[in-house]
Amino acid sequence: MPVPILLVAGFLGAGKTTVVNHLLAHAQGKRIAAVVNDFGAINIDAELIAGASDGVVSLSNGCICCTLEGDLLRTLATLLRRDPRPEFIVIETSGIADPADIVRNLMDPVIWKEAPLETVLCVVDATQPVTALDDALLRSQLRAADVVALSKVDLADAAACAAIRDAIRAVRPAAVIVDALHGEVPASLLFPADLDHVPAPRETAPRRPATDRFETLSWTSERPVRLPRLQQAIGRLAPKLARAKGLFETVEQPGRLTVFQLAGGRATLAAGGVPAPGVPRTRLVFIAEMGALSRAEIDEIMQGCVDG
Ligand SMILES: Nc1nc2c(ncn2[C@@H]2O[C@H](COP(=O)(O)OP(=O)(O)OP(=O)(O)O)[C@@H](O)[C@H]2O)c(=O)[nH]1
Repeated sequence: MPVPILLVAGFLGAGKTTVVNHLLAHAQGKRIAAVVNDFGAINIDAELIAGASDGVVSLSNGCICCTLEGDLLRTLATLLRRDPRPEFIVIETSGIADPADIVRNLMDPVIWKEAPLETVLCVVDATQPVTALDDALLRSQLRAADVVALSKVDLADAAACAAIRDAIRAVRPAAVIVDALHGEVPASLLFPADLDHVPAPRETAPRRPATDRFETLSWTSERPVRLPRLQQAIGRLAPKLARAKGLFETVEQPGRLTVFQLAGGRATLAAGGVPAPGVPRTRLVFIAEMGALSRAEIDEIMQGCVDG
């Protein structure tokens, strides 16, 4: 029985992990394996994904649309050898991935026979200005999509949501567009009802030249951070960041992790689990346009969060 693949794409911080988590939390007993790719050295997403009944495989330190494309195919082959086999595979791309390149790789005849690509879902942040869709990468992500999930509709007014829906339709008229409040996308749009159904191969566009537009800088520490200082540090770094996320322990709340997210200029903190042995207590990933931020600047600003 072929194992359908769902490919989840979307720009940095759009809400991909939130959609994947919602899907896994409502899997209704289906065996779903998740493959997640953060292009930085630390794969925070894998930790933020809960409830994958068939496990989470994390691919980090590269992008599965380019440097890690061989790793993706090998990972899929390994998943397909599992006994019992997963019933579905969800692949969450990094926010800088061009899904067209991944689609081309997934059409590898061996993988396609066993695990055909069923749906490409693109998550789009409803709070960003319509002009964000002029970006070549976002347009490429949209052009590959069968379904577009509009995230963060709770944070945007109706007129802004309508404008962004129109802009999405202009780029990708064939896609089904749905609102995805806190990641809620109907599973019926993503997975086939008939498991014998084999999707048709897709048209693939030629590979675009790779451009190193973003870089990730990680910062880890064995020591807990002081929360007010961390908030100040994030305030200093935020104007230069395209995205940041991570987990940390605070001096104020020892033994508990806090999840930090900075996406679309909004910073949030949420309760995480407990620190795992052998893993640094503070792990933060900063993503910025190339050259916008230096290692020395991060080290200097972040060190102040744990000192004295
Ligand atoms: N208010 C609100 N916040 C949301 C919604 N969807 C996602 N978020 C928040 O947006 C932030 C980024 O969401 P993620 O799901 O981590 O985004 P992502 O696309 O996986 O991010 P990267 O993998 O780093 O590119 C998190 O703080 C989420 O809680 C939503 O519908 N409403």
